[in-house]
Amino acid sequence: MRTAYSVETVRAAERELMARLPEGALMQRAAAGLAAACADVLGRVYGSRVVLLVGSGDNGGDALYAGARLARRGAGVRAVLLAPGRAHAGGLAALRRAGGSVVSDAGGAVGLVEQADLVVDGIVGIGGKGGLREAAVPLAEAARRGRGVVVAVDLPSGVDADTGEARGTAVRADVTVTFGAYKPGLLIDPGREYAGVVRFVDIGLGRGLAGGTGPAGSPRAEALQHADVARLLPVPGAESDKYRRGVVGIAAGSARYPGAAVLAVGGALRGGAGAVRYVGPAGGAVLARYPETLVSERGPARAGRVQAWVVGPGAGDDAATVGEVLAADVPVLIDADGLRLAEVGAVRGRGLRGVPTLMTPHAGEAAALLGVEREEVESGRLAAARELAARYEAAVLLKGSTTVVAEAGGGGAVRVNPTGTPWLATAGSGDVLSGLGGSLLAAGLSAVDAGSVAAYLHGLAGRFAAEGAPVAAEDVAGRIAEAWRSVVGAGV
Ligand SMILES: NC(=O)C1=CN([C@@H]2O[C@H](COP(=O)(O)OP(=O)(O)OC[C@H]3O[C@@H](n4cnc5c(N)ncnc54)[C@H](O)[C@@H]3O)[C@@H](O)[C@H]2O)[C@@H](O)CC1
Ligand SMILES: Nc1ncnc2c1ncn2[C@@H]1O[C@H](COP(=O)(O)OP(=O)(O)O)[C@@H](O)[C@H]1O
Ligand SMILES: [K+]
Repeated sequence: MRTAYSVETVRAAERELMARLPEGALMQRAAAGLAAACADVLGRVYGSRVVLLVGSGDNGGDALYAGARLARRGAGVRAVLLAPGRAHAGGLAALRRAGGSVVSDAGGAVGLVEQADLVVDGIVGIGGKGGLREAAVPLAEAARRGRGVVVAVDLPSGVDADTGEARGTAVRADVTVTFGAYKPGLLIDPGREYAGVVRFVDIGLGRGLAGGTGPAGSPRAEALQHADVARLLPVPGAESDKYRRGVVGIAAGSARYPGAAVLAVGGALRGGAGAVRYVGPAGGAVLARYPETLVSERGPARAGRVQAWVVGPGAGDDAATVGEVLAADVPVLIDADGLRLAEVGAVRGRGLRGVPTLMTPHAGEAAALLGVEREEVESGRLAAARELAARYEAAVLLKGSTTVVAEAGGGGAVRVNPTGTPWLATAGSGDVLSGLGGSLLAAGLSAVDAGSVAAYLHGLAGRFAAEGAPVAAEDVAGRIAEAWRSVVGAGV
């Protein structure tokens, strides 16, 4: 599991550690890790041209000390000071001693940045507020157009460490070298995209973070990795039969949108449940594509036992079916039209009785439920998911460029999905995801685990299906088994 901590928590852990170490020791650890990463991306340090973008804080200090290390190894290092009177004094002296030079006219440094082999972004780190200041914007743009590699110190300047928001221009890094702990902004778009490849440097904060108490001390965000997903995937044992593996009910589709039912069933069949039961008006279309489906003509309440329901994809205005499903005492995944038709009280009541519900809106649906503009959800995905999870007392999976999953009530760490591709933004791929998630719920995963594992597999399947070209939702469903195999690491 990759865990990310808030700025407040990281600062507290740093304070605790600094109190026990000689002055400056922590920055030296950071600078050593940063210089090593820079040397790796340069390949050959001797004779290379390195430009440091240096702000007024400790982030700039890290860059200066790392620059000094590179200069001692023969690089030509020039530091562009964005706030000349306030740059880190010790770092500046170290750079000069090592033979590096200083450029105080930031405005005149654009050409230097464009020509550098390596640009080190030490403008701001976790102390950054708002977007990049005006003076830094032309330099960030030059770094982006330039020929060199861009390495961001701790996080790309201009990205909000806690949310991943980028107001205005932000530095676009090829590599980000982050210290002590991941920050949520490195896992969530757009920050994740600005960060490039993230390299973690351990500066010894572990104890401070683990020892933290209360919400400030616990991780704010976490991202599953292959091994975590492999542990969560349901695997049938010798004693299993189709009912013990779990039956998932799909109440989806309408005369107008039969395809949503087919796609949701397609996702569900690949998700680990032993059987898929379908109720709704698209039974013919479902059977034509998936003859293994158990199709019922009756409503959800009389269709036979299931261990979880999926309701909503392509459901049109069928509020009665949504109400019937929500009355069931098994886990329910609510998607698409179902989100609009589900009464807050009915969903909350389930949560308060301890019956899991997982809601899977995209940003537009989440905005409608919250009564805000879509942009507000897009720019604050963590907060929006938490808010919905609190209002509905249900787990919430918010789809989009970074899919996030908040637990019922909205507390705890939000799961951030690390897989996926923008090619998944294709009609019907959300229906596949809902079927897959429902199947995992029926197989016994908790709402948060089912949602985050479904998003993980769906994202991988999307990448396998796309390989750089457009995909249809059916293609994504067809590659789920391959995604599953790649996670468990065996071809069996
Ligand atoms: N505290 C520690 O123990 C360690 C901190 N480290 C580094 O220190 C960084 C944090 O340092 P600071 O607390 O000094 O903060 P930063 O260096 O991130 O930024 C603070 C400075 O930037 C200015 N600033 C704020 N927003 C700005 C903006 N939008 N544009 C331009 N300037 C802006 C502020 O006026 C302030 O002077 C971390 O990100 C990390 O790189 C590392 O050396 C590891 C150890
Ligand atoms: N820019 C993007 N990058 C990655 N994944 C995306 C992006 N946009 C959408 N997706 C994913 O594509 C799927 C689309 O689902 P949804 O919006 O419900 O569409 P539909 O209702 O047509 O099925 C979701 O899994 C979502 O996370
Ligand atoms: K930075």
